Amino acid sequence: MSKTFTREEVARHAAEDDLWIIIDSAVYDMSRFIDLHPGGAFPILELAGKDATDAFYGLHRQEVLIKYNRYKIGSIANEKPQIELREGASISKVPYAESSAWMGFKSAYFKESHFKFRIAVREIMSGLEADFRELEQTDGKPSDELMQKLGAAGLLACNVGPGPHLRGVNIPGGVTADEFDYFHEMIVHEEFARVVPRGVDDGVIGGFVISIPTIINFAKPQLREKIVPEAFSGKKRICLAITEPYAGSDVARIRTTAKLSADGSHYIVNGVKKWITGGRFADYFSTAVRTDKGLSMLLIERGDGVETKAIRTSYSPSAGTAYVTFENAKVPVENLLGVENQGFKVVLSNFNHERLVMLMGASYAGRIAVEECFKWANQRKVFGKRLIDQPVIRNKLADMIAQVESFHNWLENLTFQMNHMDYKEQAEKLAGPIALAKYQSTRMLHSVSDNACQIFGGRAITKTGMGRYVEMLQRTYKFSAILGGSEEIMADLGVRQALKNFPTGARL
Ligand code: HEM
Repeated sequence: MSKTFTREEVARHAAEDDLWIIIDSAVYDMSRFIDLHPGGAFPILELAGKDATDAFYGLHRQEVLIKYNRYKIGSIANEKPQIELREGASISKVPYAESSAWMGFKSAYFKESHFKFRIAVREIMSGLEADFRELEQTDGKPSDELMQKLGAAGLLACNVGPGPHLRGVNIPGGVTADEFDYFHEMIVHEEFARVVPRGVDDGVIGGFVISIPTIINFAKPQLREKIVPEAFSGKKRICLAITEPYAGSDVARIRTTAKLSADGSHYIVNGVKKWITGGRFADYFSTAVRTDKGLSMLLIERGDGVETKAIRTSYSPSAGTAYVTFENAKVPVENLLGVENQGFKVVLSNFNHERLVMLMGASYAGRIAVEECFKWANQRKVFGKRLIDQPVIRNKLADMIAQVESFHNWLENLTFQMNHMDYKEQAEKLAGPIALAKYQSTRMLHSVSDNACQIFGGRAITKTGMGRYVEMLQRTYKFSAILGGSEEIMADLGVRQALKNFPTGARL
């Protein structure tokens, strides 16, 4: 049993070389830590022998206490902690921190298997949180070990929607391939967003999610049977190489060429690609090229004639964003994806899913900001009151909650449509609404991030400590407003799609 002390006993340890403090009824001996304390000795000296709970929580996240638990020497007799130390995998009790089905509200969409699934995924992801965070600090290449852990847990395969590709996959929570639907996939992306910094997420799964469907749906069986298991197990990495320095979102202007060799056995590829997510780490590039009569897609393996260079972005080195050059790269004709000169079909085929994935991550990114701000506003005291006691802060929080909840409810509806439409109907009916939702997702994040920054003040631009999530969000959300179709193109596409069905006779 841990030792107990009275408050009077603690008060007697108030010297620099014998310094105890109380945080939420636990007693810490700071004597050896005071010179190491990142905040300096002064703030702790002021509280020597006293209760430092409010001061501590005004400046630190609770994970600091967990990390430095070794300085805890006991607790105050007959007192119980008032602050819940949240376990990594638990469901948050903070209002709006989870989607409504997890906050005790009725749901038309989520069933038992989704609840089991979330808990299982959250447990796996929480166990890897420290690895993901470390990646953000380094040059960002996810280790083979980390990728293979995700693969073994079934989490890579679960990132690309329901379908026959899930047969034989060990899906978390005992969910079967037949049960798995787009709401399970939503949960995966939410749980990634919860613990994986945005840039790291792109380096780990971003390139994979947008490229592996081109193999699943368009590779010849022999190629598919080799590449898909390698990618699902995390042994090999794959990315999508479409954008070029001069082409941007305008896929029709791609200049990378693929010329068939005289013996017809391979293509010779020449050209450059820019902003290729995960390209720096990739073994395979699902690549858009110009063939003699149009656009084609080729799977190109890293090797002679393929070079990648890091592009320094403001949002994160760990996204593996690359400039890729192909110089007389030899690609076997068997690596053609789909039909020659009909590559547009391959490129377009995954747009709805790719954008849906971005919406799922964005929705949850906004939700985490709500949780961070709610907690911070509750524990931070300024001008003698909590931040939350200021009407202006409550107003900002209200704006954030309303934006996140309304967006998420639209997303649940779209996800439901995905579950109940075949591919053809999805393509016909959902391209417009998903494009508009993508536009809205980053407008929502723009506003949520702006409010969160104002609530967190200077901490919103500090990479460590209290505001680290809000700092990461404001540094990264803009990326989602550009990638996968810029806001402007998405908004325009949404309205043009709607116009196609505009009744000719409609008048005011
Ligand atoms: C168990 C006791 C404590 C531990 C383990 C601890 C540890 C830490 C750590 C790790 C940081 C750096 C956090 C960051 O990255 O921003 C920090 C910062 C700081 N700490 Fe502590 N601390 C403790 C108690 C206290 C107390 C009682 C005070 C008194 C007010 C205090 C005042 C500060 C200040 C002023 C900073 C700088 C915060 C900032 O830059 O915003 N600490 N502390």
